[in-house]
Amino acid sequence: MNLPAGHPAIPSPKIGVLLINLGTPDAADPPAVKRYLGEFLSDKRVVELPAIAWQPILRGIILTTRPKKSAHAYQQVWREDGSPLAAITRAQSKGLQGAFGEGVVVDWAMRYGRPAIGDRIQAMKEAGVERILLAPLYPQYCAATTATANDKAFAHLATMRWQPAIRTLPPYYDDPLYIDALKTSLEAGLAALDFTPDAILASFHGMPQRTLELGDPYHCHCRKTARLLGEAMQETLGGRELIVTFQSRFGRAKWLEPATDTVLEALPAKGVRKVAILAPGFSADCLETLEELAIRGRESFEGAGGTHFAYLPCLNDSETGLAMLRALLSRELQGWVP
Ligand SMILES: C=CC1=C(C)c2cc3[nH]c(cc4nc(cc5[nH]c(cc1n2)c(C)c5CCC(=O)O)C(CCC(=O)O)=C4C)c(C)c3C=C
Ligand SMILES: [Fe+2]
Ligand SMILES: [Fe+2]
Repeated sequence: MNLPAGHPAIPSPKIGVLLINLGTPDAADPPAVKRYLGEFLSDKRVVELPAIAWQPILRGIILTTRPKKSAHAYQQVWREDGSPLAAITRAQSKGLQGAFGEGVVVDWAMRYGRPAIGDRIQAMKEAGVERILLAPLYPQYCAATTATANDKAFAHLATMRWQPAIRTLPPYYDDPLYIDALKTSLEAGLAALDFTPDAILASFHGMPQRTLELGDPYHCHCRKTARLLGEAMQETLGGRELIVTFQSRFGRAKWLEPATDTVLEALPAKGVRKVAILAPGFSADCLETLEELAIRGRESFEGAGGTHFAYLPCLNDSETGLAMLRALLSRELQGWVP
């Protein structure tokens, strides 16, 4: 194309898929964790309290005490290539590169910390991307996760003169593609164990009970995922229950129950001494699964008399996980991609 002198370059139009997850510190040390928690816990979608009441508590108490404790927890799970959440999301993005045909670029971003959503949208635009599928990788919708990721993307779009067109990945908590992937992964995980669990726990990240009362569908989405997975796994379960629990309680308010740690501590007394636990609400392993479940969960269970404990990994960038993402995302790209 011949452009008049001084006209900005016009690259050939491309499509972008932006995988988004929650965010994680840049390093497993207290200053990096403090920066991350400061951004995360200042999000009004996450802590729904008036800033005038919350910010003094956050700055005066939480950010002076929690970073040291959390940094220690991050150190237990940190990998050579960084935070597990970031490393796995990066691997998912790499694993999907080229999966949707020529002209479709795949990238990843974090809601808090780096790579920032706005920066990645801007980079896509500069590379000639005119249509973006935003993919917050949360199977169950929650305003504190899905909505805030999309909000952040739209806040960046608000600064752009020439915006790309946007689609967002809907929650997929009841999608047969997701339930099948969980089933395949759970069956393989169970088959590889050297014991037969008496019970299987599905632990979802919790949220305040009040959020449910205000109309957030997250709790119902978690329950439905577990019901569908239980139905799909009927044969393997053979009468054993798939127990649903909620983890990672934060703050003093009442959170969704039953709490994962309370259940793990109570099971041995009920005759359940062998458990396997999975975290179907996390698309990538992270602090909350690798430290809270696989390390501290095991300690709680064994401390209460449990004899066998297994944590089964998330879908991550496994073949099963990537095949599911490829299928879910291809569906959302219909009409954009031939
Ligand atoms: C998967 C869904 C998630 C929901 C729902 C969720 C809600 C939620 N979380 C907090 C507070 C914290 N969460 C933290 C870590 C964390 N949370 C999720 C996912 C969900 N959170 C992930 C994937 C992670 C791991 C990040 C990582 O770096 O690996 C933390 C930070 C860690 C710590 O200091 O313990 C806090 C704090 C609230 C208040 C909330 C509900 C509204
Ligand atoms: Fe969280
Ligand atoms: Fe519900």
